[in-house]
Amino acid sequence: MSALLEARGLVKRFGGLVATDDLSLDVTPGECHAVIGPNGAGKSTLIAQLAGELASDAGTVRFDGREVSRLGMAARARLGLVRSFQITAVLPEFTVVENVALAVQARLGRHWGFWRRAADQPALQDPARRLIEEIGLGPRADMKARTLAHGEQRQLELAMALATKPKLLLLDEPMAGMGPEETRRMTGLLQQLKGRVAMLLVEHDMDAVFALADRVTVLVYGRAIATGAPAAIRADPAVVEAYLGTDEADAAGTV
Ligand SMILES: Nc1ncnc2c1ncn2[C@@H]1O[C@H](COP(=O)(O)OP(=O)(O)OP(=O)(O)O)[C@@H](O)[C@H]1O
Repeated sequence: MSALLEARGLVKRFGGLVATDDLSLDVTPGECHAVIGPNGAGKSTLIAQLAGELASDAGTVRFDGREVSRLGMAARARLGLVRSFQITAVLPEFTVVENVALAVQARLGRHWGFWRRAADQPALQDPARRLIEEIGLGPRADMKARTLAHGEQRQLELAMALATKPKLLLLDEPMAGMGPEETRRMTGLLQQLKGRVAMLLVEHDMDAVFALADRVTVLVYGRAIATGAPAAIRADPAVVEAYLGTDEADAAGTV
């Protein structure tokens, strides 16, 4: 199957530090491709380069058959390459449904004056409410976003990203800061989305990664040391040495 996303030879330097180093990676349509690796391996930098948030020092990104390397974040999002999480797009004083309605509005490219009035339009509210139900926030639809628990805020961000009808969602640590129950709920939600939208998932929670990913790429010092099916990655001695085998060291705070 031809790739939806093709990153080739990506490099990002911060002064003398090479955060991503000749990094190449594909995501096929509908695939959940996880990127794992130790702290500082370059995972967030890669996401920012793919989203168009950080300009690359070298390399190209093709998305859905187009070269997008020189496009900014908004232009890539319009093509369906959308980043969720670690963004502060949620408006805390707006309700859940208003926030999602505004994301629907952004997709439709409509400008109906003030945001609040725009968010009241049925053409925006109806798809917003459907998405909120789907994402499991139905009972919270008319509550202000600031009153949501942490995990629910993350669900809202996911609903807002989905409102833009992405082809590929870039997910940077969706489970960060979540307790076990919230993590399970978010994993279940992402499982529901699998196949409908492709995902590039950066996540430290290995249970979530191995439950969700079709393929896993392992980054170490900005380089991809392995890409493969989850079972092959788990069994790869170089990966175990570089990352998966570091639980004890992690617990000791040495990584
Ligand atoms: N804006 C920046 N300026 C300077 N150095 C940066 C910047 N952003 C990232 N770095 C450095 O680049 C390297 C890669 O960082 P990055 O955040 O991409 O790693 P990561 O794999 O996402 O780590 P983590 O798992 O801890 O989130 C790190 O050494 C980091 O300190």
